[in-house]
Amino acid sequence: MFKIQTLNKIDPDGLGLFPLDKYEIASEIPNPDAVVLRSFNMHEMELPESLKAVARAGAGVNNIPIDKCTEKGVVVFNTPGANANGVKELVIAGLLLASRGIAEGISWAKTLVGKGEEVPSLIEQGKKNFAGQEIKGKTLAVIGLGAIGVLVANAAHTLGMKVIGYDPYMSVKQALQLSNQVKWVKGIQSLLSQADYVTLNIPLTPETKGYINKEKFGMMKKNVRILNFARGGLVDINDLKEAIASGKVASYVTDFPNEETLKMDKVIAIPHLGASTSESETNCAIMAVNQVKDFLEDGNIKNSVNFPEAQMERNGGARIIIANQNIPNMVSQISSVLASEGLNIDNMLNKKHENIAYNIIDVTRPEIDEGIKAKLKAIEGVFMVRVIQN
Ligand SMILES: NC(=O)C1=CN([C@@H]2O[C@H](COP(=O)(O)OP(=O)(O)OC[C@H]3O[C@@H](n4cnc5c(N)ncnc54)[C@H](O)[C@@H]3O)[C@@H](O)[C@H]2O)C=CC1
Ligand SMILES: O=C(O)C(=O)COP(=O)(O)O
Repeated sequence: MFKIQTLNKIDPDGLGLFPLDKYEIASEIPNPDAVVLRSFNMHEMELPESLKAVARAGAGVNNIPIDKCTEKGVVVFNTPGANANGVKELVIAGLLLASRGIAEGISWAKTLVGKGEEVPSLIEQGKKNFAGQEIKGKTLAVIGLGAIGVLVANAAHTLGMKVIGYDPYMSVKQALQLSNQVKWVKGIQSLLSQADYVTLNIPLTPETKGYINKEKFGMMKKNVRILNFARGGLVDINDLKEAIASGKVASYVTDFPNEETLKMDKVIAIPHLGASTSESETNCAIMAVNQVKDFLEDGNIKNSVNFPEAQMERNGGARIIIANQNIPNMVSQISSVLASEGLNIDNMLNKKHENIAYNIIDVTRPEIDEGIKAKLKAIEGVFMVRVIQN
């Protein structure tokens, strides 16, 4: 039996893919083989020795201690693109919320409860306080042309906006999906200086923490409107406060409010709803569960953020999974151990990601004893060995 610990509520269409004759699933379970989660913060959590995989049903992995997982040979997965449409749709709503007095107007309209027949005329008198501008013809700067950024850029273009994008690391796949009407800008200064609206669609990492700060506000036009549906930590809140006070920023729409931003004028706070649609939740859960199953049952890796992609058809015999440091002479030491035990390699895959090498080795023997596993583990540089019997 594999044990799966869920740290958030995971969509049942996904969890239901774990067959109950092979998997036990619970929010509290001793010695889990894998953890499936959404935004739960794992940084303070002790990683159990039994843990082999962590699957983030979603995109952002800043809530997971990736380096600690890598050191322990724990494979971390996410579900690229699975919630991108859900976020794109909310970013488009964010563009409109930043442009018109919708949020403020709705709150004000509710205050008229009890005014009886006067309500319609009070509405007509009060609406002048909530007038706004249209997005058509305005310039939107998209920072991060990944799964979400590309969808936002293309959609904003069809709504009549001029769209410019910035992403020094854009993949070929994303580039092919980007409308040729979106202008790709090479420098951040040039991008920000043209923008009426800026949308952040990049991950939060140590490098991007406080990415939008005093210096970047200095590059922007007066009355810029900023959309942050990526992570709160990307914006320096003290610098934002100043930029709002000085009139530089006309509106800040965020899916990640905190105590400070909730108190600030011109801030529209949304309670992290970007991926909270039934479609996104289902897509993410299905993808996460399939990836975990494929890894636990066959050692295959797809969409890991710390291990290489590695997929190989089973041959019917036992499978040995080995993760080691990406240094010379590892494969020959591994094959020497197997040869010394009379094991013939039937098929083998060796893939690399940064300083990690990951091997899938199929042998013809259906079972492998613990002694061989121990010998493989004893090779210097090997940090994870698993044997998958039939
Ligand atoms: N509000 C919500 O519910 C959700 C928020 N997110 C957030 O949005 C982020 C992006 O999600 P996806 O588009 O799915 O991820 P993605 O990985 O497909 O795209 C991220 C893009 O950012 C680019 N990038 C990284 N650093 C950059 C930098 N310094 N400057 C410019 N570009 C940079 C990458 O090259 C990549 O193309 C996630 O990391 C997560 O934090 C994601 C899903 C839901
Ligand atoms: O996928 C992401 O990065 C998200 O922010 C979505 O988070 P959630 O799964 O809605 O808690």
